Amino acid sequence: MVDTEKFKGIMIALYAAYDDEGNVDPARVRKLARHYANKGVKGLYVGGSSGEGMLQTAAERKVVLEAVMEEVGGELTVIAHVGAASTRESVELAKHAEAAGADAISAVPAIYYRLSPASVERHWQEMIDSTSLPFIIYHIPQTTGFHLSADLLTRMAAQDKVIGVKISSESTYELQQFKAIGGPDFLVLNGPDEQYLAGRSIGADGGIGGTYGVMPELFLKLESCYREGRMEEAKAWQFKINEIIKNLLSFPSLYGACKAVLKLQGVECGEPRLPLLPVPQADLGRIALLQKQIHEYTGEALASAQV
Ligand SMILES: CC(=O)N[C@H](C=O)[C@@H](O)[C@H](O)[C@H](O)CO
Ligand SMILES: CC(=O)C(=O)O
Repeated sequence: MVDTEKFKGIMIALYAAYDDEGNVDPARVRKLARHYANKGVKGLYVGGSSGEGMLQTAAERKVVLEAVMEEVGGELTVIAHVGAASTRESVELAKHAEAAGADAISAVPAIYYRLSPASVERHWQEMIDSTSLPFIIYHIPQTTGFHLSADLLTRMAAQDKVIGVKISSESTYELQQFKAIGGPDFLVLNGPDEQYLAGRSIGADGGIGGTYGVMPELFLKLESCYREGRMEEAKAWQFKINEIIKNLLSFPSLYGACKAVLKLQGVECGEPRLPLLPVPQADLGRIALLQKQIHEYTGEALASAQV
């Protein structure tokens, strides 16, 4: 049995870090990973949507994961997203993740092709069989077009190595059903950051999110309020978080906005890779205002933690 405790809590979906020419920059990756380790988060999800894994070559993805492991391996839980268009490349990345020392692998079902459940099952199975690492399914139907059925989840969850699912669909009912299928020891990790508290309340063990990275303190605060049963306070933090998310989503790309905010927080990780758009010059004033708001809320969260 895999000990799943280390996967429960706030897991940051790590942004890609590039140099000023747009090349993967291991020094910046390490700095970003360190930034989060110092904030006390549980772990990092590397090479997923936020990590732009699908926009990078396999060689680049390996460099990123190695940099993360060198910096925070053994200190934070590291989940390597190894999903790629072909099973062959996914397996190559899975084996690399094991050699690099990652705590688990994870993969989306499909990239580009509309796949049948049998196809996806085979795809995931090849990755699972290629290493001894635990596997976390990544269910994100709005980008992959693949809807994980109760039937397929039941078969997957029956395997010891399949320890959980990250669910990014917006249905909290589906989240609860996934938990019911997997059972109490099966991890369910919340995807939509806007409803972290709802996901948590209905059965999620924690979450992996793309906006946690610009406001980790707020998610840590929300999580601790939830754990301590202070639901009204937790709700108030979720609402503050949602003001920020709504604002982040008003820019040409979420990741461009997140990286521009992070830069103002002192962590440079370049612009996202096209076709993900950077923040236009004309919008930088709005980014500064957004960072000011995050800074204020973070200050409140930290102050109340000391009481
Ligand atoms: C669809 C999508 O990318 N979902 C992400 C992870 O699951 C979330 O972290 C969102 O980025 C976030 O909730 C903002 O909408
Ligand atoms: C958002 C998320 O979890 C990801 O970057 O894959």
